[in-house]
Amino acid sequence: MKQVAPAQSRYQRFDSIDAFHLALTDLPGSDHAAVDAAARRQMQLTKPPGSLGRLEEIALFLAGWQARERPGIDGAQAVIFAGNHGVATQGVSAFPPAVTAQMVANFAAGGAAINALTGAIGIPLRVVPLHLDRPTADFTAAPAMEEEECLAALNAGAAAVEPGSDLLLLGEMGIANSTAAAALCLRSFGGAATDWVGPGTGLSASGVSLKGAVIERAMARHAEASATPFETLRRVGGRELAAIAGATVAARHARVPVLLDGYICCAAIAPLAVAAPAIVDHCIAAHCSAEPGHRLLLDRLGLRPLLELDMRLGEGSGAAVAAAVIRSALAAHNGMATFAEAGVTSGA
Ligand SMILES: Cc1cc2ncn([C@H]3O[C@H](COP(=O)(O)O)[C@@H](O)[C@H]3O)c2cc1C
Ligand SMILES: O=C(O)c1cccnc1
Repeated sequence: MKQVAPAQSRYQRFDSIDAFHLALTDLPGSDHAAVDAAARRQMQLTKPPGSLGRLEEIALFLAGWQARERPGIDGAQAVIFAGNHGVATQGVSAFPPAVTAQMVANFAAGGAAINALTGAIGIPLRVVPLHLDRPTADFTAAPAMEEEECLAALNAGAAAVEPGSDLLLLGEMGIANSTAAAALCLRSFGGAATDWVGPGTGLSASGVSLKGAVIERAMARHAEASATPFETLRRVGGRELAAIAGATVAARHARVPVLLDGYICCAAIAPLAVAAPAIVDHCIAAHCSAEPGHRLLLDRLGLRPLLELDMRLGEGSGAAVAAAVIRSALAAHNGMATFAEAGVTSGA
């Protein structure tokens, strides 16, 4: 078996906006030899070929990104980025912005869903709060972030990627960020505001209509601006969303596979995917959330979700549940006997 040293990435930090965009034009691929070796192994395991369905695909996917025939997730990491949003003042969330910091305290105390779910599968959790005392600007009136702030958020994401990690679970916390997510999707993929807005933490139907009007105003405010990935994240995103984007790009260059959580997490990479559709190649969509725009977003990203459990929480919760499925996929791939080992007759 090939031993891989942790891949040090020259994109562990983006020195400039141009460096970030350059990183998107220069995306490495996975290791085909390792995928082929894993595929040959799958064919020899004591089961009809293909009978473990997507579990087999997962094993091959991880073999490619980890560059080894028998991949593992004993070195997985989960990271939640947290940020606050000026657009919350528009009344677009069922909860007040103070909840973001309160939940960060809850993560630290071990009391949130993500603590229970990562605890259940033994994946360490790190929480990265990004200036919670300084919400972004209300993007219906101004860009959410200054250029330096957005670059710093991208870099906070990139810095959280441990190069030796064998799977990165991404999650977010930020009251009103389902509005920023919808704005990112609308600006990235177009369509109608109503395609992308939903209840988030539990808005009523009239609250969802208001949210749609808010993101339409944001589109009008930023209509003349350039539509690069950086500008979209800066204008209608938020710090935790830019951090997820930065982490996803840095992970790619370190060849760390990424497990994306729900609608909000996936929306953070929408602006990247418009410029560089191959950005999703090292990503698995953990689940399809109940937030209505998620199915359309996954379709636009070209990702097929692993699970569909009507979850609509965020925090990386869907990623943590999906990691348990990935663990099962690898248990079968690495632990089963071959036909020769077990003395079982293989098929024609
Ligand atoms: C107690 C609580 C825990 C959460 N954990 C994640 N979210 C989720 O809800 C927020 C997005 O929804 P909206 O845009 O409607 O504010 C994000 O913080 C997301 O992670 C939570 C929300 C609440 C209230
Ligand atoms: O799917 C998500 O990411 C989501 C949905 C609702 C609220 N928070 C997160």
